[in-house]
Amino acid sequence: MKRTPHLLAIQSHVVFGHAGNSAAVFPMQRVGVNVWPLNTVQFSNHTQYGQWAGEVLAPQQIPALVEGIAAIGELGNCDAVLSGYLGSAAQGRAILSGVARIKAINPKALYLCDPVMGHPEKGCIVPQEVSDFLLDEAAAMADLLCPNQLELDSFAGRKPQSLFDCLAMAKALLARGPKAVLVKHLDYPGKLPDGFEMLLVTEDGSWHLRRPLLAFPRQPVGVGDLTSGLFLARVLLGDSLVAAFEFTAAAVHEVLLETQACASYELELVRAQDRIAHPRVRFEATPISL
Ligand SMILES: Nc1ncnc2c1ncn2[C@@H]1O[C@H](COP(=O)(O)OP(=O)(O)O)[C@@H](O)[C@H]1O
Ligand SMILES: Cc1ncc(COP(=O)(O)O)c(C=O)c1O
Ligand SMILES: [Mg+2]
Repeated sequence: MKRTPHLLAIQSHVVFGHAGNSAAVFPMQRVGVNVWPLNTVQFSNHTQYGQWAGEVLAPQQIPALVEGIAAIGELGNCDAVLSGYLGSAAQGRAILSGVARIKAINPKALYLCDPVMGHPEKGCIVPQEVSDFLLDEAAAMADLLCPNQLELDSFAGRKPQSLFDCLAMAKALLARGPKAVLVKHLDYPGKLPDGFEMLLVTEDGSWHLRRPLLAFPRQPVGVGDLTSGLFLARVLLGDSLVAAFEFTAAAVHEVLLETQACASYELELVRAQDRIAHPRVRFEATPISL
């Protein structure tokens, strides 16, 4: 029997609604991965409500929890680490030492970094030191990096002028260390208004994918976290990077269709669960080069 992969997921938890681990853990489990959730913050709700209650986890708790897993002899079973929303830069550094600790026991373990950054255009609230940490330190250790367009712009220090420019910006990130970069959301001058586009750049080639853009009165939150989580889960289950990319686009689209049908602001993950596991739609990734 094929072994079920294990994934340590280090990101936010919200009591109400879906963002961070609260958007990603259930879908990753639903597609067949054992998830070890380690919550960087516990907030009442995501920050785009403009107000929330709750606390940031003390950074020293991260190595303590990782050592706790080592002490029961299970750390070597960790196949991947995912990091997302961080409450402080110190937490980020604690995660990187956890990644190093896990890779020392299991050199095949993967690290996926979703560089969740604050941005005035987006409304997601993240301390500035966290954005700096992601730009300067985290990307270098990541095997897989999953920025959205605003985060890609921050890495490049500029906005793109075209699709090929986005490709060049994503390819430049490979030189910092990652084996693959998934741009979860493209925005560039001349982009067709009715499409939602993504990019996958690997050492072996690059692929572009387009799916329909759905209209929402308020953009749902947690879509990026769902995207990164499902992508990593499918890679761990044995998909190629391109197959995982196509699966993720389809499964996330299914969630958005259900969310739109329910006129819900929060993602309808429970209602969409069967279609997360078995999407009915399919979007093809097409090769693209400079
Ligand atoms: N097909 C779609 N139609 C409309 N909006 C979408 C679609 N897919 C994603 N979105 C929205 O686009 C925004 C960008 O998402 P993305 O860049 O993937 O990650 P993040 O959630 O990190 O910003 C999100 O607000 C998401 O809700
Ligand atoms: C607590 C928390 N976690 C994660 C996120 C990231 O969500 P997204 O997937 O939209 O980047 C947000 C965004 O506001 C948030 O408030
Ligand atoms: Mg995000």
